[in-house]
Amino acid sequence: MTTATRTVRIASRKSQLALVQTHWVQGELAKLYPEITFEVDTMSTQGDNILDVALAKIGDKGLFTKELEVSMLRRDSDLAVHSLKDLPTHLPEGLMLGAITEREDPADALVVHASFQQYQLATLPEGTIVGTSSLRRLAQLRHHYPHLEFKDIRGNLNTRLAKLDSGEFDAIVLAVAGLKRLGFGDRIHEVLPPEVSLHAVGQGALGIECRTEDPEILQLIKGLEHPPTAYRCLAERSFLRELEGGCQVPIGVNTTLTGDNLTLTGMVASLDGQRLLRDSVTGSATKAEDLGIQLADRLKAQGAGEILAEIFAEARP
Ligand SMILES: NCc1[nH]cc(CCC(=O)O)c1CC(=O)O
Repeated sequence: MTTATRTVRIASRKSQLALVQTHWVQGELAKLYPEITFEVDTMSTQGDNILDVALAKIGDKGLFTKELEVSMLRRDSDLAVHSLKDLPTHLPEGLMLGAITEREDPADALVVHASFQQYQLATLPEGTIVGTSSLRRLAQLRHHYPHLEFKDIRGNLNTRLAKLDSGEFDAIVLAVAGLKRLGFGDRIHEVLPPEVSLHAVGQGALGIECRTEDPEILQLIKGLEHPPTAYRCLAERSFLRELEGGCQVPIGVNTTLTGDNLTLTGMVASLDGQRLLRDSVTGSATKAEDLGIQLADRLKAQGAGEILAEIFAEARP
């Protein structure tokens, strides 16, 4: 008497953070569906291979997701786990965002060199060298702290922390979520409040992508969905989609959910931080995507379209 066990294959990037996240999803799925075997297939993406070019210069059209998507469309794998903020708002035909998991703290964090322990972001002296690879963080920090000096930093979390500790930077800004997931929570010197840094769309949450025509897999992964996180992230993603921005534009958000009341705050800034538009909308969580569109329309009416057009013109000569 043999029972053929069903095997479901999960596609993942190879980075340490991706593997921690994918193994968490694998473990949760295995708990929910003990009769199924969940296997992880790792692959490199374009974004993992291009390390010497500033992320902002190489665009964002699925840099960290494409290879995983091809694998699903070929049926080599059945689902893919992404940091939701790396998942474009437009997905390839035949694929969908099947589930959004419970969010870690979505805020940004300041991590400092040992010789800067006595400072907070607001007291860093003139000329302090701050590393960030994100235009969103750059524009907001320049806006609030124009006396600081900003330098691009690339590489995975370990590499970035090593560059900080070696003295190449005085401070760096990273996502709280990534630091905590990799066990570097004790390196967080200060969590940046939303007044200073609105986080990236989807930051801190995982997005699980699957084939549109695969209701069985969709139903499995829906078991990991965290509805409050999903409402918030759907509003954030709708805002970004309506602004036609990718992950490498100075667009930031914050969401709060109290009962059914969803508040979405968003901002669009110029790269020099001189112009920074910010507004909020509130409504029912069941209308999350409408809220994103409403907020995008409000910011467009204040000139967001012009700011973004300038940035795109600079990025694609
Ligand atoms: N841009 C890279 C990236 N993609 C996901 C995370 C971790 C945070 C998250 O899950 O949102 C990070 C690192 C960072 O922004 O510091």
